[in-house]
Amino acid sequence: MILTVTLNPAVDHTITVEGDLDADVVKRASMSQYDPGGKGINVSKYLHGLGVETVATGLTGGFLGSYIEEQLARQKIPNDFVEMGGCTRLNTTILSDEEEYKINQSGHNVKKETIREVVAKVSEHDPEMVVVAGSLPPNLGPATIDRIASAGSWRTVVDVQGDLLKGLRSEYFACKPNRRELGTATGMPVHSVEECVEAAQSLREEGFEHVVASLGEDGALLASPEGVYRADSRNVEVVDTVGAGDALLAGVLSTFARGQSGTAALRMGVTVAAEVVSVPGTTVPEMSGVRSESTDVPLFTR
Ligand SMILES: Nc1ncnc2c1ncn2[C@@H]1O[C@H](COP(=O)(O)OP(=O)(O)O)[C@@H](O)[C@H]1O
Ligand SMILES: O=P(O)(O)OC[C@H]1O[C@](O)(COP(=O)(O)O)[C@@H](O)[C@@H]1O
Repeated sequence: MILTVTLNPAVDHTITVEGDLDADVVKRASMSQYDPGGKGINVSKYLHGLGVETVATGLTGGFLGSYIEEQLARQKIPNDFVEMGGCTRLNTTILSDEEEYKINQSGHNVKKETIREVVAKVSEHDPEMVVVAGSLPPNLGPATIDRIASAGSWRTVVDVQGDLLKGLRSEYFACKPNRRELGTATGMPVHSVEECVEAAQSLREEGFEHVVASLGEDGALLASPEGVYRADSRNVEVVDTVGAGDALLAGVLSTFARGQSGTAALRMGVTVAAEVVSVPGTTVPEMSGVRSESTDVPLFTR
């Protein structure tokens, strides 16, 4: 079972407006949607959609925390959160004709005992793999993630901001930086795909067995013990890119969980990500065709 840990979840509010935003002009939304979100929660949503056993844990609180739990229960996604003692965040994405604006709230400080409860909760579920994903509450740092990673015999995967990635000291099965995070974590240039390959290789030397680097429209690459592979992104009509990285990671991990190769995992990752960028917000798209579609994705060996 893959357990996801979201220490700073969010309700994602996605708003669509006609035309572009102007200061001092009231815009009427043509679409508005609320999704339970935060990176680990999204990974659980997509894993569930792919038929992989998962449980979502982490911290929730207040009316937005209750909304997340209710929605996950409605979608039959197993979840078991710890009360955080504050209110869960609201993150807003505004889609205008030309632009995508994102405002993420920072979240609230949490107490030390609360983190102890999270570590105990992770152990209780006895997962094979733990995914720690998303930003942290403001008073927490990389040591909290190392603590979760080293509290049991599970393989740990991280999808966290570049500065946090740089501060991790434990051993990790995988990390999923996007291009900016790859640059921040390594201090290396990441303008060209070749530079991203170099940076991903250097992260492997820092204790990440697999580095899945997502490069937005340029697709993704996997640096692994077997080699380095790259896949282009799929050519689809993009509605918005909220949840794209989480979808890529879920696709990759669902394939590893089935004991398949890194190359199959990368192909599946870009296929699931393409489905998710084609629907608004972090809605879980219909995924029955993704396994067969993914076999067509061309791979480049670096
Ligand atoms: N414009 C796009 N068209 C098709 N696929 C995309 C597009 N943008 C992102 N993706 C897919 O989503 C994945 C994750 O996107 P990225 O923006 O790198 O992640 P994050 O959301 O973590 O910043 C990419 O590796 C790619 O497969
Ligand atoms: O914890 P952070 O870094 O603020 O990110 C949280 C946001 O990221 C998301 O998980 C989307 O992530 P990606 O677009 O990177 O896949 C949203 O659901 C959520 O609002």
